[in-house]
Amino acid sequence: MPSRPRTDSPHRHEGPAGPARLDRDEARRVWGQNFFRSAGSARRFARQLTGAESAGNDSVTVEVGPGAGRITKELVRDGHPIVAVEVDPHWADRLAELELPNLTVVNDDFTTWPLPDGPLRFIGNLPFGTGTRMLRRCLALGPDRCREGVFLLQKQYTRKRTGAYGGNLFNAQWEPWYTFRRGLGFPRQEFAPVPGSDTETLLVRSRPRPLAPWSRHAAYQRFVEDVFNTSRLTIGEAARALDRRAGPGWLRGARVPPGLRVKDITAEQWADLFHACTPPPARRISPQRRR
Ligand SMILES: C[S@@+](CC[C@H](N)C(=O)[O-])C[C@H]1O[C@@H](n2cnc3c(N)ncnc32)[C@H](O)[C@@H]1O
Repeated sequence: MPSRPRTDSPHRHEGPAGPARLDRDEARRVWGQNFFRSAGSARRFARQLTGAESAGNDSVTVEVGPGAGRITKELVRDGHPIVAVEVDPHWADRLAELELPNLTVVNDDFTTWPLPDGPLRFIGNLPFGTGTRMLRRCLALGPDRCREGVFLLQKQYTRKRTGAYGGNLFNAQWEPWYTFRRGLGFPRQEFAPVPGSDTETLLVRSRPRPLAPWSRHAAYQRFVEDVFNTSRLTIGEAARALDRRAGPGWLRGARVPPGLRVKDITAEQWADLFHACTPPPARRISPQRRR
């Protein structure tokens, strides 16, 4: 990782979603540019990222959408290498010109930019429009690579991700590998221009002991989706809808009461249901051992 700051433009995309130059008003709208007004608030936000030691010393920190660099300036203070990925060439250039130590500025779209190898920590005041897509991209790396995420998002969205309205498909699909907690909130007046809603930090951590193997995450997520897609209130009804004969059997195997509402199933119960419903593929016995 070069220590000199630079603007790196490995890709140029067509259209407004890529790092084309837009006029300032359009850029603010298209790329959700609501910047922290004060260094103090940016500092409080940045300090929610834990020390490198708990995320693994070998991890690289990626800042998503640094804009004018208020958060970036706080992050470079701990001397850890930072890669800041900014879609807007105007702000990527301005940030590179500051020549901050240990900073690499990349002018690219975070949703398609090829991520560095190895374990990563993510931080960003995410644009409202594409924040969910960015979050998914980080989670999809798996818990060995995505060690931590500190994301500023719309307050309602963070509340949803942290269980304020009960369980939901998104959380059930990711919670075997990650925990989601609420961090600091920042009212809309803390940003310029003022956005339409208040914000709150979503703190994501990879679980040191996942509830299911990451190698089976696709099957796990399909299973959870199938249950939600039945649109039944309780797991017992959902199980019967999915498989009339096997349903009650796997509920008993997972020791989950049939009357439990799907939205009240805990991360641990989802994992037990999955393991009871879809046991790992049987190990092949070689012809020699069969004899
Ligand atoms: C809410 S602003 C935050 C700016 C700055 N970090 C702050 O807090 O003051 C979101 C930033 O993400 C950038 N951005 C939007 N879409 C992006 C994308 N797809 N890839 C990388 N950066 C993006 C915007 O240009 C903007 O700088």
